Amino acid sequence: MTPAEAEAEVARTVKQRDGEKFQTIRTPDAQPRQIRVKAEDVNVFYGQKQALFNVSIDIPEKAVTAFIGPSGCGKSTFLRCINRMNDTIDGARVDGLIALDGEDLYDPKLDVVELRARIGMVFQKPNPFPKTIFENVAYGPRIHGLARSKSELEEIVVTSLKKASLFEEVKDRLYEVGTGLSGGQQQRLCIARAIAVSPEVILMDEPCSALDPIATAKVEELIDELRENYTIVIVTHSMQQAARVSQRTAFFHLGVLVEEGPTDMVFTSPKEKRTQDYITGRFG
Ligand SMILES: Nc1ncnc2c1ncn2[C@@H]1O[C@H](COP(=O)(O)OP(=O)(O)OP(=O)(O)O)[C@@H](O)[C@H]1O
Repeated sequence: MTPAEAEAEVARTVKQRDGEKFQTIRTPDAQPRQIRVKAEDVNVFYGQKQALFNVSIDIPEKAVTAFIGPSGCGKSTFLRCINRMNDTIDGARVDGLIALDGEDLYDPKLDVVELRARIGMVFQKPNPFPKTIFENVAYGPRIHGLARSKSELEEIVVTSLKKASLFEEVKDRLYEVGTGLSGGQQQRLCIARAIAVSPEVILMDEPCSALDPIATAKVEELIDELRENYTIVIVTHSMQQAARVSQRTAFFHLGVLVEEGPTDMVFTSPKEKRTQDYITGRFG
């Protein structure tokens, strides 16, 4: 790839659609994608300690953005900023701007419960509720009033399980407890639970770290399918996983976003020496 092509790859353009201006960003398949999440100069503090320093990034829709970097560099902290999960941590303070489609997510008037439905999260360790498989998926749509009848609710549950590639495996035991499933199935159940409330963005914090290689492959396959419809951000310790599932990669080090861009470029021709050193295994 020539430097000019590389530049084009990361070019941001402003386009006009339905009379509205929107920004796009390029992914390695050369398709411009609309930017959904925008962060500008985000700083995060835990008490006196600063964990993130002036992080700015654009996150596009219909693509997977991977956050990579050594342990403690702030990947999860930044992920949690995107759906205000840091609000739940005593002493955590976030400043700077984070917006979804131009809407400030830290606006005090914003309903945080609603925000967490729009920006769903899947955690490192599968954490289904100690309820039936059906209830795990039905819970969110029910509390958010997304179904007007029992049959509508059933439809949401079935569709979500199908989208999470789990339905065929559980269709005969929807009323058994979710915690009885295998780890990989539990993680796909948690993904179905996130999907059930029709999120716009799905955040995943090392979603495969507790899974064996076969379950990991299934979840990665699912992430690849989901990106057709969602904006996905994944924190991963595995550079191989970032390379397999993401279209854009952001490398964090010591609380700083060192570099971000199309995944193939970050891995094959990083701009920063620190990125190069990390991806070639010189530290981490
Ligand atoms: N709840 C918390 N209270 C205080 N400090 C925290 C808290 N969570 C994270 N930190 C600190 O913030 C920094 C960034 O941590 P974070 O968990 O975001 O990093 P990470 O890159 O996701 O690490 P890992 O890959 O090990 O999960 C670290 O120094 C960590 O000790």
